[in-house]
Amino acid sequence: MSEKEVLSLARRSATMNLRSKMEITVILLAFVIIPASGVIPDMAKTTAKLRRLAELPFQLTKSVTYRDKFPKTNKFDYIVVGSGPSGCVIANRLTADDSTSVLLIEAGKEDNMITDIPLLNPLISLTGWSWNYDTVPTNDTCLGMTHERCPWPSGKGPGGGTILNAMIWTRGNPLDYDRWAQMGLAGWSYEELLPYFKRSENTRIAELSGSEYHGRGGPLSIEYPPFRTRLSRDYINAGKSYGFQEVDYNDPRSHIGFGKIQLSMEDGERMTSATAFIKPILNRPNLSVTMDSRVIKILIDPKTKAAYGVRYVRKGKEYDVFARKEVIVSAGAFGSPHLLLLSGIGPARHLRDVGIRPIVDLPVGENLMEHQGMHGLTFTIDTADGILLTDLLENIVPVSATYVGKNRGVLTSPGCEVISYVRTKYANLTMPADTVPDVELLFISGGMQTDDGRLFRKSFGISDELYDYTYKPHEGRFAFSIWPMLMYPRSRGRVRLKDDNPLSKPIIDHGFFTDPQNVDMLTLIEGIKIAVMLAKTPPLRKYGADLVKTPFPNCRHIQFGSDEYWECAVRTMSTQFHHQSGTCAMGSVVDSRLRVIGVQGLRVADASVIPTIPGAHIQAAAYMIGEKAADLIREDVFYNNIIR
Ligand SMILES: Cc1cc2nc3c(=O)[nH]c(=O)nc-3n(C[C@H](O)[C@H](O)[C@H](O)COP(=O)(O)OP(=O)(O)OC[C@H]3O[C@@H](n4cnc5c(N)ncnc54)[C@H](O)[C@@H]3O)c2cc1C
Repeated sequence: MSEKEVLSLARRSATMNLRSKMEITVILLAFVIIPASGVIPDMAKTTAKLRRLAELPFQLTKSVTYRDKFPKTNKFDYIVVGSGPSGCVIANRLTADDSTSVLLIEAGKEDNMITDIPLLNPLISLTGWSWNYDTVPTNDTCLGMTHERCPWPSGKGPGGGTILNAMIWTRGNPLDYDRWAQMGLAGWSYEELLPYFKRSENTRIAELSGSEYHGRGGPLSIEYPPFRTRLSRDYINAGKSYGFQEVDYNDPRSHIGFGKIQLSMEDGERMTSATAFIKPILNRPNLSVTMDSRVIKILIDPKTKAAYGVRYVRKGKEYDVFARKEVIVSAGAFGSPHLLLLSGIGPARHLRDVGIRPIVDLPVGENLMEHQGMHGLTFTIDTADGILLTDLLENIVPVSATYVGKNRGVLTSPGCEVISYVRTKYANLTMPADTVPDVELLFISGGMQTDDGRLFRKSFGISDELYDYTYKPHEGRFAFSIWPMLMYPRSRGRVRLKDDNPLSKPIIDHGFFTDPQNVDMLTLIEGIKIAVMLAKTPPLRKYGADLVKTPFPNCRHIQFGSDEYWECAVRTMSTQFHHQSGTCAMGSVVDSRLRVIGVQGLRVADASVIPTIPGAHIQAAAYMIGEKAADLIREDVFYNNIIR
């Protein structure tokens, strides 16, 4: 961006209010200075100093502050740990009764207007708003990642994962939840859960206004993004040329097909669970909130096995706070098992191994589930379509002005524009009903190299060797990507403690492609082949769509495009969709009312309680779990009062 353009923007901003001017300043910093200087942290090398520098622009503006909500007492009816979708919903619903007091504790720091810009989602996941986990090396997966470790971002701050996620709003198939009910989990069938899904939603999509499958009037806005490339329309047309319909994939009658992306956003800006559920109720005197506060232990009486509070650390100081009724752990599928294990709830042998006295022996941390995928399918095109970083930077002034002034334009895009659901030849092995897809294909209006290797590659942890060999030669070209996602993985991983230090990161063993029948790998390869076929249809061929055929360096000895090559590609660029779930599963760690088995006064409510992963991006389920948990808690209070 030239000096002249910066001055022109500054002149124009003189007529705007202070908030808008600050936004523009920060956008310039975020888009021009940080990317141009290459300061964005590299997962492996970044020092704390560099990370602080990269986050500096983000500190400049604050849209909400929770400072005034800091607890003035140390006793509450309920303590909720974690402000992800589930935790925020619970805190909101419980404090609707003004006689009920709740303390919401969150380890991350406050968000701001920059975290709300949809297109910046890969950047946010490289900052301190993510826990920045990674996986243990396995020798046969994540081979193209730095140190053969797949990065695993996880949200940290008001909104949890919704502070940095791609906002994709999908629910999955009714059978996903009916399976839960068939496992004996009373109250968890699709029919029983649909009202909870709808309760959170305020669907603002005109063409869905008549649908009984979408909620209206809830706190969370669901929209189509205002910006879409013409490529996305032709991707839907590519699907049609194979006989797929354009569908509303959240309508269970039309799950298979191609649909425009539905997002948790309001008027082109990210809407986090905290924006939707906590910000509007900050004036409730019965709600206390503490940010930047990390819970390190659940306080449990070892004799009665009753939870009575938690210990948290804030700015180096420890605080004990007490729950008159319950502690509710909503710290996410990594945070919740981590905290339970630290508190003596988990596999007894593992706890003893790390020096923790077991209180209850439960399979906490087992059953880690994730939708595996492969993000390497980049298709270059001959036309100026899609999102190219250099193009964006050249137009930063109008782009920023359109976002700031009108909430429109490319910054309102999360990058993903269409979701498509297909059924491979292996689907019968997993989901016999022919109405259920087994692979999701995400259409992305950019390629691995369209940001010149500045963001995507870093957020996916791709090694310099792989990027430089395969993608760098294609820099400067417009492109799109299709990302296949395995919807019903059979493989399972686990989360364990590294040691008894509550501040150590947990050990994450992803377990990808460990299912003995190899169905996960076979299915994903079929998904890749379908994606490649779609790009050859006339609607996409007219852009000159051409799959990047430079092989991954470690796969170059294999014939490109063969099944063997795709297996090598999957093992090299083993990517996931950050849908970690199942680590405190219903039926084994918690009961169907989300109470931790064998402990009184303690529930877990978040994505960790999911027993089998739905064929959906997980946030909608996490909101639903929050809604359901709030009802279960209130019902149990009511019931206990009656029998007393
Ligand atoms: C990069 C990324 C992209 C994603 N994209 C999508 C998408 O497009 N669509 C979709 O549906 N899903 C997406 N997801 C997943 C989705 O955001 C999560 O499934 C969802 O947020 C899970 O909600 P949760 O309530 O279980 O927990 P989380 O959202 O993980 O929230 C847990 C909260 O607890 C806090 N916490 C943890 N430990 C402690 C502790 N000891 N003390 C205090 N606080 C603690 C964390 O900081 C966090 O704020 C994405 C996730 C990521 C990371």
